[in-house]
Parts: sequence; C-alpha cells; structure tokens
Amino acid sequence: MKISTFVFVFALWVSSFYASNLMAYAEFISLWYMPAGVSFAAFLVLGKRGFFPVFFGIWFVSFHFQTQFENGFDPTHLATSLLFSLVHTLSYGAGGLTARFWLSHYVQKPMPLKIIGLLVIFIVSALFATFSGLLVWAYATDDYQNIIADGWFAWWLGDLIGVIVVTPILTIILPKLTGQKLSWIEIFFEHDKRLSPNYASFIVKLSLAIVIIISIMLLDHAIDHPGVAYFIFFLAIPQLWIVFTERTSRASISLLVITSVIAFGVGLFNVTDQAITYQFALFVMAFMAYFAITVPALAQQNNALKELAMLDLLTQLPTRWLTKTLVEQVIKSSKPNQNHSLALFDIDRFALINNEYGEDVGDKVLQQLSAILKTELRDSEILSRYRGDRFIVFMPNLDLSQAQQRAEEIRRKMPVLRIDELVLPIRGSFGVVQVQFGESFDETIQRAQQATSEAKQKGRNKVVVAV
Ligand SMILES: Nc1nc2c(ncn2[C@@H]2O[C@H](COP(=O)(O)OP(=O)(O)OP(=O)(O)O)[C@@H](O)[C@H]2O)c(=O)[nH]1
Repeated sequence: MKISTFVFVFALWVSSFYASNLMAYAEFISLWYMPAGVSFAAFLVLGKRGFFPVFFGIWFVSFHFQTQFENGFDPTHLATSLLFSLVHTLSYGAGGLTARFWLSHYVQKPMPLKIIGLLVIFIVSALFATFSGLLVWAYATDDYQNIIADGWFAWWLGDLIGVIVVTPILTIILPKLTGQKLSWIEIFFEHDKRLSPNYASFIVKLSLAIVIIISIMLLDHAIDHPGVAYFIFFLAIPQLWIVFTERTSRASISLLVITSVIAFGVGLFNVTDQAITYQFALFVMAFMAYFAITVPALAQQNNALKELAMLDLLTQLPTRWLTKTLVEQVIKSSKPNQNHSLALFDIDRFALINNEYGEDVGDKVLQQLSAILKTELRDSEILSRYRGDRFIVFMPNLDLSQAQQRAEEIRRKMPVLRIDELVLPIRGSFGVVQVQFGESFDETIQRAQQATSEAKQKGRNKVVVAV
C-alpha cells in the first residue's frame, strides 16, 4: 500500500473520530459515527490492505481516549484498546470484504438487488461492531449489563448511518487516491457523465434542505413539544429531489452535508432531548437516499435498452421496431388520399460472402452498404435493417409505380465494395408494396417479403411489385 493512502485513511479515521465526538449526545453515543464508514469503505475499496490504517487509527484514538480519561498509562487500558480496535476492524473488515465480493462478483445483478445486498451487509456488520465493541467496553468498565442494554440501539444506529453516509463518498475519493479503476464501483456513478455539470441547481436544492433543518431545529428549540422534531422527516423531499435529478456523486455529497448539519445542529441548537428522533430521521433518510439511487440508474438502463431496441448495433440503422413505429406515425398523420410505399430488399448470395471470406467481411459488407445507401436516400425516406441481410426502404408519398421506379434506381445504385483487397459487387432483390388502408405494418411487410422471394425466384437482382 502506498504510504500516502495509509496516511490518508489513518488521518481520516482519527479526525472523523474527533468530529463524531462533537456529535455525541450521550456517553459513547454519537448521532452518527463517521469512523465506521471510513473503516467499511477502506476494506471495500482497498481490500485486505484496509486493515492497517483502520486498526492503527482506532487503536491510536481509543488508547489516547483512555489515557486521557484515566490519567496515565495502564497495561489493561492498552489491552482494552487493542481488543476494541481489533473487534471494530474485524467487524467492518468482514463487512467491507463481503461487500467487495458481492459487488465485484455479481456485477450483472440488477441495481436494486445490489443495493439491498449492500444495505443488509451494512446492517449486519454494524450490528457485529456494536455488540463486540460494547462487550469490550463492558469488560473495561465493569458495567456489563447496563451499557449493553442502554446503549446498543443508538450505538448501532449511529454506526449504521456512518457506514451508509461515508461509504459512497469514499468510493469516489479512495480509488482516485490509489489510482485504481474499479469498474464495479464506477457502475454506480455511470449516469453522472450524462447529467448537467451545472452546480447552481444542486446548490439551490441543498440550501433548501439546510434551511429546512435549521428552521425545524430552531422551532424545536423554541417550542417545547416532542412532536416538532418529527417534522425533520420532511427533509426527505429535498434529499430525494437531489437523488433523482442530480449526479450520484452529488447525491452522496448532499447526504454527507445534510447528515452533518443535523448531527452538529442537535448540539448547536440544544435539542438533544429529541436526539433519538433526529438520529432515526438520519437513518431513514440515508437508507432511502441510498435505495433511491437505483431510480436514476434504472432510468438510465432503460434509455440504453431503448437505444439498443431502436438502432442496429452493426449498421447504426433504425431497427425493425423503430421503423414500425416511424411508419405507423407517418400513416396515422396522413390524409386519406396520400399514398405510401415500401421496398424490402435482400442481398443476393450474401451467404456466399460469409462462407468464402468469413463473417467479418460479411459484417463489413452490411456496414458499408448501409453507409453508402444512407447517402443515396432522400430526406423523407427511411432505410432500416429488417433482419440479417434484409433491409427496408420506406418511401412516403410515393404510389406503387413511383415506388417501383425508385426501387429500380436504388437497385442500380447498389455499389461495388472494396474490402481488404477484395472487390465485391453487391446486388439485391427488391419487393415493392404500397401500404394499404387498414393494413398493419406486419401485413405490409409480409406482402413485401413475398414479392422479394418472387424476385429471387425470377433470377435475383430484380424489382418485383406486389399485387
Ligand atoms: N456477417 C453477417 N452475416 C449475417 C448477419 N445476419 C445474417 N447473416 C447471414 O446472412 C445470410 C443470409 O442468407 P440468405 O439471405 O438466406 O441467403 P443468400 O446467400 O443471401 O442467398 P439469397 O438470399 O437466396 O440470394 C446467412 O448466411 C446469415 O448467416 C450478420 O449480422 N452478419
């Protein structure tokens, strides 16, 4: 591990520990415990190498913490702090490494499943860290029963929020620092590139969230009613607004900022009586925001699938599905006296090219032919790949005899291609139909296919008109 990575994680652990102390509302209980997130993310991103900076980070502070409290060095304190560091590191180490395995080995799993898996790992590792940590404290303080019974829930919740909030940010920062490219992490931030880099709207939404937090806390401070604190749950609106409309990296930043403002605000506005409500709100918000990032990711996937369904990968021509949609639109918006026609052509003896020169050459024929024909077409015409070596030319506003002439023109323009020193004259057999009123797209195509087959039977390189 690079020394700079060690120093960064160690320093982050130590500093976030002291920051979390500022958010403590009871002994050992922070509103949210950032170091837990540092530990988890270190193992998630760095793998087993995360052990040393995390272990020494927590050992440093817990040892320091104890000597401060107890005035001086004591071997049992040293043992306690070592043990505490170990159980914390092992809990989040196991969690981080399991998450690393889950995300990197099951990359193809749907996004919601990945997130659910991750949240379950968060919950379980925080639970382990809480109980093992409490057992060590109980052993050290001789107050076994009380500290576990009184403290476990808030401790666990605080740790869990820390893990949920800090992990996304560190999955952005740590790979940059170490120069790693982790595609299984980058998947979460994939759609970021497609969203506007404009910061203004993000700042407005984040400011709105901060205004809501401060207003509710001021109100809570002023009005002595336990119900006021529950209004903090309205924060979900700006937070989700950010998650749905902004880059995932910014949603991660907003989660960090919003939770920090709440956590510091509880002390600052002196509303610690309601700390558990605020803590629970933080937890729900973090959980929700996390799960909600699947929505933009799914929308993005949807768009990619749509593109796949619309454009043929090899030739970049519209697919059959898109052609059907476009043709139906033209027909729907036509006047009754408007005629439209369509030609379906099939390359002659294409299988021979594949067999003799290989499918790569066959692919290049399809690509080059498509590119050349595209430049030959009129603006109103639509060229698409129907399937295999079959193509459609939709000719709006042409009746059957005009379409026949047009198909003849296109047939004569079929090019001689030069591919890898091969000279390949391309020919095609055309079937031409006029779209009939009330006929479905599939029926039109079926008639065109019959005409194309007839052209093949009549010796190929011909145009046949369907009756
Ligand atoms: N290289 C390549 N070949 C394809 C692709 N799609 C379909 N084919 C091949 O295209 C050929 C189509 O052959 P047919 O149209 O049945 O026959 P043909 O050799 O063109 O003969 P006729 O149509 O009777 O003139 C088959 O060998 C398919 O394997 C593709 O995307 N790339």
